[in-house]
Amino acid sequence: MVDLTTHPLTSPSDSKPMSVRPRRSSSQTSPIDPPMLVLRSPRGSQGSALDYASSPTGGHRRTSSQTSPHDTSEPLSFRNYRRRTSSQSSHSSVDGKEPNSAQRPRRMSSLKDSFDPFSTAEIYYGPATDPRKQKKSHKLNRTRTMSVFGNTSDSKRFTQSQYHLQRRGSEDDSYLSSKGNRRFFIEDVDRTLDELLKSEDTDSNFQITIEDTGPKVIKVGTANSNGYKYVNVRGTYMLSNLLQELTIAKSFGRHQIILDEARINENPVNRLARLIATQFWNNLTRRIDLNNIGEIARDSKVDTPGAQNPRVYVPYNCPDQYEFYIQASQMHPSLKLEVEYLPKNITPEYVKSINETPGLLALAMEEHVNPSTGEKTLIGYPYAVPGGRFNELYGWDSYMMALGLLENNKIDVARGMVEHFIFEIEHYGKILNANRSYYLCRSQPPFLTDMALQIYRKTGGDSNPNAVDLVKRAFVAAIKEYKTVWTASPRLDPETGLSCYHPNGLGVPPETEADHFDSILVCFMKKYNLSREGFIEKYNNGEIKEPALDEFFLHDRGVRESGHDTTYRFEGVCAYLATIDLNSLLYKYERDIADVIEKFFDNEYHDPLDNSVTDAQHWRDLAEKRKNNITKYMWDEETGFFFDYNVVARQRTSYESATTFWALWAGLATEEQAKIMVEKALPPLEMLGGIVACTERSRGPLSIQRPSRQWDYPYGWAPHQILAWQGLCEYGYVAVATRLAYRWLYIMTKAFVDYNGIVVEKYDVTRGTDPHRVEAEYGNQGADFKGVATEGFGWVNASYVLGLKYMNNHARRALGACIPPIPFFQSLKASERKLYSV
Ligand SMILES: OC[C@H]1O[C@H](O[C@H]2O[C@H](CO)[C@@H](O)[C@H](O)[C@H]2O)[C@H](O)[C@@H](O)[C@@H]1O
Ligand SMILES: [Ca+2]
Repeated sequence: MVDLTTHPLTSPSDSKPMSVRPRRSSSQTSPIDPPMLVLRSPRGSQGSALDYASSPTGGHRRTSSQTSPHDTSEPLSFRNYRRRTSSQSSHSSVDGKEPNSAQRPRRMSSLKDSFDPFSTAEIYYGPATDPRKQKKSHKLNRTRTMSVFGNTSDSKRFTQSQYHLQRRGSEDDSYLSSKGNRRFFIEDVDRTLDELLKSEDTDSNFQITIEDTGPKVIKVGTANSNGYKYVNVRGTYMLSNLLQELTIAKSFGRHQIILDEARINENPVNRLARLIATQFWNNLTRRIDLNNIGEIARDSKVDTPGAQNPRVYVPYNCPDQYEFYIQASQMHPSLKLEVEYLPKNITPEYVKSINETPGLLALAMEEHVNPSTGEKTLIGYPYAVPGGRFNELYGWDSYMMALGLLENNKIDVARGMVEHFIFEIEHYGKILNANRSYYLCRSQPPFLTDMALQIYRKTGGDSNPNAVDLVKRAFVAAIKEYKTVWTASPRLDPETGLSCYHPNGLGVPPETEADHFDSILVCFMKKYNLSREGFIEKYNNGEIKEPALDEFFLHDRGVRESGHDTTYRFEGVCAYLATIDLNSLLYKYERDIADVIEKFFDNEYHDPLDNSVTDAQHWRDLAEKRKNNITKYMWDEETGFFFDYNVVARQRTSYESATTFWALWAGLATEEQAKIMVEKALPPLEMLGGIVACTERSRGPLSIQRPSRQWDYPYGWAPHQILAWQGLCEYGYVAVATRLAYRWLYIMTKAFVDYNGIVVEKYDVTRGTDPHRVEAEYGNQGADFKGVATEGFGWVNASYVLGLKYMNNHARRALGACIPPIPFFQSLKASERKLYSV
């Protein structure tokens, strides 16, 4: 039967972890808890503005040099005095009753209390909150012009005091004493942005990070005083949030804003989770229509002259889609959209022949009737792209994103991606690496069965006929994919019954960065006395024949199909490896197909493809056989790893990869194997920031000839974390999963706080500072933004949402305060340590 239970920690509708008691220790607070907050020294320090000093016993002390983000640089006693007197004189009456309106300072009443400080940017910066659009009677009556001034530290300000005094009133005491309703008035968004960057973005990258050496403080007018009085905004985190909010406000065309302080000193965990749920997914979502195809077809990866115009390739038997794209190109001639049919038989030769003229591949569309005109048109199902340079629908990224999307109730997008996969299997013969022409020959790690089941569960299961319909159609497609892609030649190894990543294809992959293959090609370039481009051209068109290179690129295509592009685990050998990754996923397919045939096909599946009739037992037998072969060929009890098996050399390999945990995710390991894995395989893979892609000893030494590869040590990837957490939970190791999740969320949060809200494709999980800095291959994706990160990175967004499900309130607060894993674990009471298995 289909297992309708979900994650052992939570039910689908319950986002709170079970069996973890929320608790707030006296030593841990959120970053918005002033007593525990410290201001980092601008440079040279290892962390963020929100940092703790750890006592040897793991407790956290505030040092004398540490201040709160609202610190006004006044002696504490003076500040307390002013707070006391100001609250007595203005904000509340002595007996605690609200003052009458005549006692209150003048306020912008129309904007006063109506907006949630954490509402979406569309609302927060929409017309309703625009001071310029308020009724005349509510318009501000201001006398000064600067919303920010004094771009210097307090230590320097007296040299400019004359200038400041002409332009701004005194520090706003009433602001400091008011609670819960603190707002800034930014009179000139553009100018404030300029001044903020000029003062604080000292390395001129349009981000405010711990590497900038500015004064780390600016003055901002308060809304209470209509901007006349000011307060200081301090520290990297708040200043960078100010930069982000101003950038967003500007993008909404706003010239003036009222900004809640709560929005820029929001607990980072809440802020990141909120941004993912309300902004990042939306910005990563695509839905093809007649007007946006130019933007959606855009591709920054290939730069040939033939790639200058956007282009769409349509399957030979989709005339409606062909018409649709022709209509789009005629409606927008300036786009120069080119539309081409694909041939019925898509061969490697054909795919190579269009490498210079790449294009987007058509995806599934539905009919849409305009309610007012009755006119019919097509519209694409929505899908999410990974982000950065990856502006198309990917295979396994989509599965990982779907998990996060479902958690954030973006069900249509997850469902749309299943529709696209069904379409891809039907029209392209496989779930593609991604929907670009140069990916036509290869697939990616298969997750369709689980993806469809997750959506089925989330959308009401049996009680929803559409959910049942989708799951049935998805499984028909998955069975075809299983038979024709994964267990057919050349991917199937008949001897072991196991499968390899072994796509066909020809030539050098055009989507990689220009110098990616230099370490391999340089000797051939010398041999033929050709430039890189010259050699690649002649090699690709067959004028130069180099069997050794053919062999290299056969494996390179396998590497890219594996999703692990690239790693020394696979280089020069991938197509011959029955990997633990792929065979775990196929075991899961077999189990899922058995369950679905039993439940939805009356235990009798008639396959039009080969006229076979199979029942659940048939698929369970296949799964059992695969499990036995995996154990026989891959399991190494001594090290606790499932290793890949080289089907040509007939040898088990010894490369220690994080994908060993996929055996747990798929449920194929025994309890005993799981125990050994946790004891032996996990320790060498567990780093500061979670699970690393492979061990350092397996990766081996690096050099100029042997550069760093992004799927190797010291990098950690979201899909590895997600599958390891889930796999460990399957076997009852919830506490170990929770510990690993804390680590991963810690580095994500730390980078987010220290580096202007950054969320990247992968992290260096060995680094406490700048873990987002990855120099391997095409570098990191998600880091290249000005002012504000708007999309994060797909599967990393998902990992944050999913990882938070393991965190109780105590852990969330610790994460919000960027408490590193070891001090956090050490600070736990003995009774709580078991929640993390420490
Ligand atoms: O362009 C170089 C390679 O980029 C892709 O691989 C990486 O990004 C993908 C999207 O996030 C991800 O699925 C993959 O695991 C990453 O290594 C692409 O998939 C490769 O085929 C491509 O050559
Ligand atoms: Ca900067």
